[in-house]
Amino acid sequence: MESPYPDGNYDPVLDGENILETETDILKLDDGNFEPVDTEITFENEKMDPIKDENNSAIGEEEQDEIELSPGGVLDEETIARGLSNLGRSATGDYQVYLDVTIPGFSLTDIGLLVEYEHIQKVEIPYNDISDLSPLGKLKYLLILDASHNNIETLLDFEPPKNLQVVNLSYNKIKEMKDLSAHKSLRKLVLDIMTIHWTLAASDRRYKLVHRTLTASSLCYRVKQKVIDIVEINHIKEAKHLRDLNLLRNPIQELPDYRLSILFRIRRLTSLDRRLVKENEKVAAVNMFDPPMEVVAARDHIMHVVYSFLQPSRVWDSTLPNIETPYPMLVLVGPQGSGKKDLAMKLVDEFGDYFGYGTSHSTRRARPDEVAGKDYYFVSLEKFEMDIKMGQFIQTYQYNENWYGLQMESIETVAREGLACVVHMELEGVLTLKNTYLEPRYVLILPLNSEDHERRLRERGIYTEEQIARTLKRADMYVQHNQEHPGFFDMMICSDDISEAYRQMRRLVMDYLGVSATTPASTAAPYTITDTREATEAFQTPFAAVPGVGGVGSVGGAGGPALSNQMGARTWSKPSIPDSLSQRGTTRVGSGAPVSRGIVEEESIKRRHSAAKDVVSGYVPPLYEQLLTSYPKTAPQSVDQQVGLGEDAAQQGSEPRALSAPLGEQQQTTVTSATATTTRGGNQHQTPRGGVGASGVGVGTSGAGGGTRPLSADSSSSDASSSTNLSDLDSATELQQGGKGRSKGGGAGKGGVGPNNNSTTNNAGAVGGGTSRGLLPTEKVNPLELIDEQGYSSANSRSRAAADAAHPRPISANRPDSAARPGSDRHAVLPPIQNAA
Ligand SMILES: Nc1ncnc2c1ncn2[C@@H]1O[C@H](COP(=O)(O)OP(=O)(O)OP(=O)(O)O)[C@@H](O)[C@H]1O
Repeated sequence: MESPYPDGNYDPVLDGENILETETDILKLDDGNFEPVDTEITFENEKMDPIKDENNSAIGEEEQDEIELSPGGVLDEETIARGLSNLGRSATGDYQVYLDVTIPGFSLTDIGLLVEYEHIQKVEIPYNDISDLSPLGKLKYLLILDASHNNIETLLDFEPPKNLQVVNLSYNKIKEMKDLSAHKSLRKLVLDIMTIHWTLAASDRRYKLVHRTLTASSLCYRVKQKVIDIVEINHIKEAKHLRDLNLLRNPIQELPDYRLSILFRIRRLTSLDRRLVKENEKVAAVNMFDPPMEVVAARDHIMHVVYSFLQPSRVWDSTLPNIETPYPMLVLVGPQGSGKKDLAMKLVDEFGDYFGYGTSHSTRRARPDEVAGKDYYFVSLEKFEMDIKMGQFIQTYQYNENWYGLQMESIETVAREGLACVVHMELEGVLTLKNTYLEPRYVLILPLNSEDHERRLRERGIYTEEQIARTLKRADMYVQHNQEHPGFFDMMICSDDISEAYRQMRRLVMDYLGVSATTPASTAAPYTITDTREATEAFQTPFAAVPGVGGVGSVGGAGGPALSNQMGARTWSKPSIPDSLSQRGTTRVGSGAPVSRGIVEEESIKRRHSAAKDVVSGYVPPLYEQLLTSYPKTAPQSVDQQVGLGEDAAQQGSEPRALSAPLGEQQQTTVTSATATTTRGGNQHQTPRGGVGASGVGVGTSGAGGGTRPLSADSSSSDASSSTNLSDLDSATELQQGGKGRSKGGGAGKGGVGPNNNSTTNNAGAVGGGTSRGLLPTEKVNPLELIDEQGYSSANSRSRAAADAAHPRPISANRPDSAARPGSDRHAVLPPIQNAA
């Protein structure tokens, strides 16, 4: 290569673009403000002293010109001596040394001698024939290197000097990019090609890197050449100071989610493809490729809400919460093998009059000892997916390759019996559940000792090593989550002994129910249960002959202090039940002591009587009634409010709280135009169609109505009933396939009367707009589609539907009591069921 500086007088100014800037603090001596020190200058190496160097002083200028410098391309001392400049202190501060060396255009091939000048901080050796830079690895104080216009084939192929910050390797023969992570201080790498004569075949030229510095602290690349695969980005992602990356006109741009992929891999970028990187893009990138649990749960929730919108009207009235009392539900949370399932089963066995087991669905195979329909509803993946699309689930979660999910129907089945529901699940399931209107109590069940936990898992003999390791890791995750989210769980039971764990939970539940073996009104201890037998006896019921109707052993210990949970966030306090109510369900245990029945039991008894009468009279409910199950509005009070007829409650003397009733006046007004009324056995059943503003359920149902077909206000009950699952599935499918539903069904639908009309319209419209492709959990949702108002493309309205679902408007904006109970400020809270009386 012909050097423009044949005489060796390298002039960086002439070198235009290749000027290396010295904008580092470390190079302050270079800034012209250097003041000579008034001390004797000592040179570490005499050769470095141009005055004492006899060779130098002895040789006159003419003579010097005659000397052949660096013969054969091997760098010699004379050449180095001529190239030294910038007198300063060594990095250690001990010596005065020359800090820079500039040796351009000497056809150098061997720069080995440089190792002897270890204090050099800046090396400029452009326009030579150097292919080996390894000696530079010995220059531990090297800050700046210009080795442009040489024969270097491998990028930075030398031991990384710790502080090397700026490198110019333009006009070399570098073929490949490589991992630069070892060069930790590198902040500027110049790899200009410009008019360089690339001798490589085009196919070999995977990278031609051109550099333009945008900011002093950035290392940036402009890649001109073909970068096809995202993995190639891994080569550059380790560059610590990389801030600006330009991959414009690369085929990689065609990859799906290209921009987010890059931003996820190189999170330090401030600019990509000449566009500044925004914060929300970074968040979206993480949410797409490594979403936090909360995001996964939110998506899960969105999906189920959207699919439930597409289904015909269905009022889950047994689980509708009262204003102050959500449907009572207990969720046992914990890692696999913590015993939560056994605890749930045991609880249901013992307190069958209070609790029913909410059976989840699972795609895993049933084990020999498991009963289908009891342990799980074991279903195929196809069925599971179909149920998702039918809007049946309220949450789903994939664990160890299998899918698990809780259907609303499972909870409702228990609720219809007048029972509180017990379920167990992993943490992720809880995160989804927390997005719903249900407000269960969450009990964390944790193994105390990880060795015992591991042993238990192994003893089961059904888990692989990998699964065991994962479960143990997740146990730690539970601990961490508990620590980082105080109040997330209502209670924690930590034990390796299942009997002990059950004992603890039993005590907790008894308090929850307001029932105890004795009623220590004045004692400080919350319970006097000493052994389980004692408590069990207390629960024996005189109504054992009445199927499913349990008696309550003794009066709730209202005088005893409630058992506060370990997190201190909520208490399992006993309720105050009005006096009149307390009288209503009072009965007697064998001993003759007055006891009471809970409201839940009362309702359960009523329903059973009614059902029994129906059976006896041969009454078979019509199809629509089965579909639109609308039982008397029981909405059982939280169990912590149903019993506990202690002194406190008696003293209240207030009216019974609204329990179960047909819709009250206010609600009737709001649902009039969208309500089909059927009568059965003297009970008036309100079967709201197309959206019930008052109940809030209509938000979902009206979405379905709007999207699938118009349900006129005066739809007869039979008309409403003919809206079978299948026909609606067809409609829903249409919607999913292209949003025909909007025109067919009239967009916003007919429902949504009442205060939530707007939200109904929005939701319906969004859903009607079409979920252009399925929203199954296996699919990834690009979160950016959800924020189209931020200026990102949002081609399909699925995102809008999802966004609407993600941020549901309050069901009743004008409800004055929207913050009446915990959680109501976070979730849309359903209005109360009015008292029948
Ligand atoms: N609907 C659900 N959502 C989320 N997780 C669930 C759900 N149903 C069950 N799980 C949890 O999934 C995990 C795997 O369930 P599986 O029944 O296979 O567990 P297991 O091996 O029997 O262990 P365990 O005794 O802890 O239940 C369990 O921790 C279980 O609690």
